[in-house]
Amino acid sequence: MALLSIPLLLSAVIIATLITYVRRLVSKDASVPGPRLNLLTSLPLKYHEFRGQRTAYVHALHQQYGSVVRLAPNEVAFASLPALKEIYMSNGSGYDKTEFYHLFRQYGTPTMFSTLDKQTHSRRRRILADRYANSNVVKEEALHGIRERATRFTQLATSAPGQVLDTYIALHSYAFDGVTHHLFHPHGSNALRDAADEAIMREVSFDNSLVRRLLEYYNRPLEKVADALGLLPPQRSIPRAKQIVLDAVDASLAAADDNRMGEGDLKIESAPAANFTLLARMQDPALKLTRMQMAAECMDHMAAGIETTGDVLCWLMWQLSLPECQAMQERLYHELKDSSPASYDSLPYLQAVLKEGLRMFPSIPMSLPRYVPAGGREVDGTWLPEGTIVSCQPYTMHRFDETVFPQPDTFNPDRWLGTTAEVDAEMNRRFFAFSNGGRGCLGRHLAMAEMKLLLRDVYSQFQTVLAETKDGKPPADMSMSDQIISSRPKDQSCLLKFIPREATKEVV
Ligand code: HEM
Repeated sequence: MALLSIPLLLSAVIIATLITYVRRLVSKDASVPGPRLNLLTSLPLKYHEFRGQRTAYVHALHQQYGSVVRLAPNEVAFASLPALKEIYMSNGSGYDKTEFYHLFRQYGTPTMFSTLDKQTHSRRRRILADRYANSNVVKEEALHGIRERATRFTQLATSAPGQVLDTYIALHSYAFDGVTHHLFHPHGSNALRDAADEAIMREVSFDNSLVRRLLEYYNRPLEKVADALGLLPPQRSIPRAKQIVLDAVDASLAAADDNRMGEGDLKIESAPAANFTLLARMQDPALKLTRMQMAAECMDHMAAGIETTGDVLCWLMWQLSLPECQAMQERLYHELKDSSPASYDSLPYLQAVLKEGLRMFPSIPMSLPRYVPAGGREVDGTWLPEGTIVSCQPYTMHRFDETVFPQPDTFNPDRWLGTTAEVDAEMNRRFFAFSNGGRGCLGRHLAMAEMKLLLRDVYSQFQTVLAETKDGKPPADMSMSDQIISSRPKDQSCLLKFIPREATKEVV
């Protein structure tokens, strides 16, 4: 009986699979361009994701098939302006996020970033947005902390042996210190000077859980089996990072209670978070946020602020350090050397260099997945049923239309200068490094301020070049290694030599 039922079962599975395939082949959206196999299975996409090469795979498909391409039976990618507007900006914040974002819950608690539906998300965003408005970011107390950290970075470069600095590490420490300053000063980190705080940054940045987390998303039971068989790298474990956030929240909550009872003292460890910080905003009793909600939100923004800012700066400084970009450094130096720290936001060449860095090396280069809403939608002329996962990826948006971005793989800050207003507008509309619409990057003003202040301090005082290695090999592999949503330089190391400007005449 049992033997009879096995062939029966197998036949039933085969027939059901065939029916599914035939349905897909005759479905209304079957004509979306792309490899035929992708209409039947998501395996090719997953293969590239698990190897950390999703961005490059999707980009290659766009180059082969055009601005709309089938990634999987239920997933389609776009590389056009009308699609970007529809998916991310229609009705303010575009289509809803997919369950992929549940991977970003912190302490098991949902955050603004990991919230899927628009209503819940926009309530939280309305509360937090003013802390990231440019008017708050440029407040003296807020900016002072960032400037101080930029100075620490250049001091580190000056004191490094042979003035060769692992810029990847130092920039991630800078980003960590900068973002925690904005989240909960005076309880922010000091990773540029303190090895214990640097270890926290390393815990977050050297995470190696891509495969495990992808399995968790796609197939929880399989993850459990693979785990039991010892086939997976260790769980993502960031205990010290979690602790620094909880400590800050607890210290600030306790200080607020003491103040209410008239028992406040002036010690830093028991001071409330400064007014300009995110934590101070969340502590408003009217908002009724719990301790864990505050911690989860801070943890999320901390993670968002370390990798992104650190990686963009690292790629950009690497690029500028190449021999062919030395003339750009020279131009930057001449713009910066006589500028005041206050003018960091109004320097045209600095702006162009940074924008070009973000165009070529967006630290979140890959698809930002969203669901087609109920009833289905036509996206840039392609009709898709509800529940289809759609996306654009910054890496491709910044390269695909070569009439707007000629020679897209060439680093050329000048493309942002001296063009016509029309070309400028076309480039800006496609600029997607911070995403767009109501779910776009909340921290972009903070990130821009951090990056400009750092670049200003470095390139007004130093020339940077690639550090020489003993065997004459390139000092680091800077190719993209995709993680869950961000990408990082493969080697997670970037050795640059910092030559003080007064010494450059002898060295160059
Ligand atoms: C170069 C630096 C940065 C880049 C390229 C960047 C990029 C992005 C992108 C592309 C998104 C949208 C992601 C998606 O929809 O899946 C995003 C969202 C977000 N970013 Fe950034 N980011 C940067 C720095 C920061 C910093 C410094 C912070 C804050 C401390 C921050 C906080 C956030 C938050 C809270 C969201 C979620 C917004 C929401 O869901 O409404 N980011 N960022």
